Amino acid sequence: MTELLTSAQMRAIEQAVIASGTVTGLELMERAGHGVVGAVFQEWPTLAATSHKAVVLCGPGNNGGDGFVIARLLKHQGWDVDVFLYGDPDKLPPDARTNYERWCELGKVEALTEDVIDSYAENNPETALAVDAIFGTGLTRPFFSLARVQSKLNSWQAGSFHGNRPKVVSVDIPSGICADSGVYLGRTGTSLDQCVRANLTVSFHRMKLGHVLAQGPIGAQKTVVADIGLENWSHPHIPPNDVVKLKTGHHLGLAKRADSHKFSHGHALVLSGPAGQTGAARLAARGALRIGAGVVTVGSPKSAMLENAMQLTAIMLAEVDGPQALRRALRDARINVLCLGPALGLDARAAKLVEVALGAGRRTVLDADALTLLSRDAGIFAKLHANCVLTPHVGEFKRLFPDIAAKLDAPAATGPAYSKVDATRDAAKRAGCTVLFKGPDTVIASPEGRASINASLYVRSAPWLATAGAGDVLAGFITGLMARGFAPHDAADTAAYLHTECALSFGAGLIAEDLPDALPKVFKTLGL
Ligand SMILES: NC(=O)C1=CN([C@@H]2O[C@H](COP(=O)(O)OP(=O)(O)OC[C@H]3O[C@@H](n4cnc5c(N)ncnc54)[C@H](O)[C@@H]3O)[C@@H](O)[C@H]2O)[C@@H](O)CC1
Ligand SMILES: [K+]
Repeated sequence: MTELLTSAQMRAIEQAVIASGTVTGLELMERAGHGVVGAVFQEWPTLAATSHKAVVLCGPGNNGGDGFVIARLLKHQGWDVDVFLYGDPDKLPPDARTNYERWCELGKVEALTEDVIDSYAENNPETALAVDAIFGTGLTRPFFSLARVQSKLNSWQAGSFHGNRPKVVSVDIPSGICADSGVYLGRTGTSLDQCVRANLTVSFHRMKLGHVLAQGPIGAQKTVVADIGLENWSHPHIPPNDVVKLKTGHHLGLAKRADSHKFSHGHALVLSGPAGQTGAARLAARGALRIGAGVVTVGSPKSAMLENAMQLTAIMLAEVDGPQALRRALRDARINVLCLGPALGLDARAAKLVEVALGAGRRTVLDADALTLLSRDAGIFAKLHANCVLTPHVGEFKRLFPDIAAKLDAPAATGPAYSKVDATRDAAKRAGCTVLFKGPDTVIASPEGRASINASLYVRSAPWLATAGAGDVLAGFITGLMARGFAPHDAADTAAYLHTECALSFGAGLIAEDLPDALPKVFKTLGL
């Protein structure tokens, strides 16, 4: 796990450190500038080898201040550096102003206007590096007045001017992206042309939420984090649940004890749909078994018994034809987790099964059809309890929480914009259980406000996961981990992490069946 901060949390950390007297804001800015230059040279060693030409675009706040430091450092290394400022130098905050003045001893500063990049790119084809230091975590509103600057910077990076393609490095976060939500302020949809798209983004101390949510990763392309010496000051006065965690492969708690037996790892019951609709439940069941549940049973309607029996071996099969049969099956107290949804059906029988399952109060994963049934019947929705996990994709989320989804989709006029983390937290609070909101930026939230993210982004980008049945396997992974004793939130975020790892391990050509079978290799990589 690592932490993802909001702008307010980052500011609180910086202010606490500065107030402690151990470091000044100016020193932090200097470290930030060094961090960016170091990251640039590490990313592109040829830029470190000899001096080149750079253009630094500075904004009106401390992000711009970082830009002036970067300009100075490059100049000291012999680079030819041009600097532009958006805003009034007299209104720069004190540390940025100091670095502006230091730069002015070395070179000039021109005004950054709409047309600047156009003519600059035409006249300076040899520019190797463009530094985007216009806005960072302080962006609070859209800046349409710079829209052309952004789009020209992108065309230049794409080679539109004499084929020259400078590397673009964004300081902290690509200008225009809200650091708390990853949303391009003032814009909706996929109109990203007018927003800075970097080759490299260098953030400080920790990634911000905006680096992994919504359009943030598209703008950032690759995010690295520079250490600016705040390590021992993680989050003073910030309640732990307010800090969103990014799931990593550390401390997953997946090892099994040598003295355990199969029932130490729980018994999961996965309910199957009717004949002709049984594959999804079997995918979930296989996921649950592979991830380590001791026993997994598929509960099948009578009509589908033969169909299921022909395709199950290690997974057990029991006839669970309807709600009465489910009640009977649940007399077995060893069944500690239920999974309902994958191709369960949307008829009255399926609705009744969901109702009975929820009434049992056991750990329960509700996916796919079960989510649709929940969205149709407020009475069933009201039966959700703290041991449940809901796993909606965006369409299911819209059906379950239409008002929350509308708020998330609305164009953001001011920052911090309402984020997917906010939406998932609100949904979890309303449902009274853990919600896993799928996507490349999968957000997991629980009613008490705890939130984590599994990012299938950057080097963990897993486009082959968008395949039929992958969601059923994820539901099975969560089910299996809950059978093993993982609490709902831990089961959901660990399962999401492993799901991505399985896709990455298998690679191109992945289909849902491959996901559970990729687990042994992934476990081995994790040292199990
Ligand atoms: N505070 C510190 O000690 C440090 C800050 N650092 C840098 O400082 C950045 C944050 O600085 P700031 O809080 O000054 O924020 P920014 O530099 O992101 O700039 C925000 C400034 O622009 C204004 N603004 C916001 N939206 C605007 C818009 N659409 N049009 C015009 N003006 C707009 C704001 O009122 C504010 O003055 C970080 O991203 C990071 O790059 C780093 O130097 C590390 C240390
Ligand atoms: K920036």
